[in-house]
Amino acid sequence: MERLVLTGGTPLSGRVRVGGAKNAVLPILAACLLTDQVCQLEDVPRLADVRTMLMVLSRLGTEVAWVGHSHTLVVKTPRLETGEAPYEYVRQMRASILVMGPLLARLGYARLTLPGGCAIGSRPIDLHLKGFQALGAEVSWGPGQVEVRCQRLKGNTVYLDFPSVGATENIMLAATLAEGTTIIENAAEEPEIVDLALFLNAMGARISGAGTAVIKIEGVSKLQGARHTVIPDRIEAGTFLVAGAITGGEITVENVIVEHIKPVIAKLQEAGAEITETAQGLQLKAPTRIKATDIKTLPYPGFPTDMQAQMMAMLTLAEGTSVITETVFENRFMHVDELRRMGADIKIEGRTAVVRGVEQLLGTQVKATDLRAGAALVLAGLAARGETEVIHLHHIDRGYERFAEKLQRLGAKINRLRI
Ligand SMILES: CC(=O)N[C@H]1[C@@H](OP(=O)(O)OP(=O)(O)OC[C@H]2O[C@@H](n3ccc(=O)[nH]c3=O)[C@H](O)[C@@H]2O)O[C@H](CO)[C@@H](O)[C@@H]1O
Ligand SMILES: C=C(OP(=O)(O)O)C(=O)O
Repeated sequence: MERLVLTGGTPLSGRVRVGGAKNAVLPILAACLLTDQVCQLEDVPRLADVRTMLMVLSRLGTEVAWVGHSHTLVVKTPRLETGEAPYEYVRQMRASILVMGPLLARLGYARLTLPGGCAIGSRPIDLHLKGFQALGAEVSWGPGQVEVRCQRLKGNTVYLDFPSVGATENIMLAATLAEGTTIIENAAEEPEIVDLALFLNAMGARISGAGTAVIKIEGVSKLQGARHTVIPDRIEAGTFLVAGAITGGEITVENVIVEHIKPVIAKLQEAGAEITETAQGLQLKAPTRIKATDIKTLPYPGFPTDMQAQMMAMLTLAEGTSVITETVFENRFMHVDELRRMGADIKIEGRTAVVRGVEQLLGTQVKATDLRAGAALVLAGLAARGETEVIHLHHIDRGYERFAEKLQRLGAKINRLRI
C-alpha cells in the first residue's frame, strides 16, 4: 500500500500544467468503438480510469497503442468481439457503462453487470436505459446484470428527468448510428458533452446543440476514424487553484479553458482570491485569510459537484461560516469525517454542510474515501500544521496524474511512500 506524506504550511508558487479531462476522454474512448477505423487522441491523461477503460475496450476487441511515453493514444476496433463488458472493470469504474450505447449501436446488443452503488451515492442507470428504450431497444434484467438489444435503433425524442451527464453521453453515442433523428431534451450541458459531440462529428456524426439543453442527433449509417485533442480537465485546474488559495500561495495554472471554470473562479474570488487571466494561464493570488462563502452544487453551468470537497477543505480555514449544499449526489460528504479528524468544524444537516472556519487544521492520518475526497484531504494537509498522511491513494489515482509530483514542483512538501 502507498501513502502520501505531507508537511503543511508552505505557500505554493510557480506554474502547473493541467492535463486532458478524465470526464471527456472516457466517453470519447467509448465513442471509438463506433468505428472500425483508427482514432488518434491527443492529451489523453495517463490515469487509472483511462487504463481501466482501455482494459474494457481491449476485451471488446480494441487494439490500443500509446505513442511512446506521450499523451497520444491510438485505438482501432476492427471487429467487436463481444457485447459483454467485464464486471471486474465495470465495478472499478462506473463510466464503463458508457460502452453500452456504442455496443448497442454497432453490435445490436450490450450486456453489463451493474456496477452497483459507490461512496458518493447509489448512481442508478435508469435514464440511460430509458433513452435506449426510446430508441427501440429491449431491456432485460438478469441477476445483477442488464441487457439491451435492438437490430437497428430508431431516432426518437428522449426527455431526461434530470440532466444526467452519463445518460446524455450514452444516448448520444447510441443515436449517432440510429435511423432518423434523435432529440435529447433536458440534456446535460457540461463541456465534456461538447467535446464528445465534437469528436463524434469529426467521425462523421451529425450532432447539433451540444452544450445546450436540447441536443439533436441525425443518425448516419457509418462512422469513420478521427483525430482529436481532449479538452483540459476543469476539475484538475480547480483543484490546483484551491491548492494555491489554501496555502496562501501565488500560482499560475496553465492549459485552462476559463469559460469552463467560471463558477469555481467566482467562488474563489468571493473567498478573497485574486484571479487574473494571463497569456500563460490563470494566475491566482491567495488572500491573507480565506473568507467564508456559500456553495450549492448544480449541473453545469452551476458549481460542479466534483469541486465541492476541495472547496470545503479550503472553507474549513475561512473567517466565518460557509453553507455547502450538495444537490447532485445524495451522499457526497464522505470527506467530512476525515476533515473533522484534522480539526475542522463541520455539521451535516441532510444535503447541507455547515462549515465554521477554524484558525488551523492539524495534520494526522486520514483516508481517501473517493476521488475528490482524497484530493480535498491532500489540500487540507498542505495547509495543516504538522504532518498529514493520506492513504487509499487508488481513489486519487483515478483522476489525477502525478498529483504529488505536480504539487512538489509548486513547492509542496509532499512525498509518495510505500507503507
Ligand atoms: C465519468 C464522468 O463523467 N463522471 C461525472 C459524471 O458522472 P455521471 O455521468 O455518473 O453523473 P450523472 O450526471 O449521470 O448523475 C447525476 C445524478 O443523476 C442521477 N442519475 C444518473 C443517471 C441515471 O440514470 N439516473 C439517475 O438518477 C445520479 O444518481 C446522480 O445523483 O457527472 C457527474 C455530475 O457532474 C460528475 O460528478 C462525474 O464526475
Ligand atoms: C465522481 C467522479 O467520477 P466518476 O463519475 O467516474 O465516479 C469525479 O470525477 O469526481
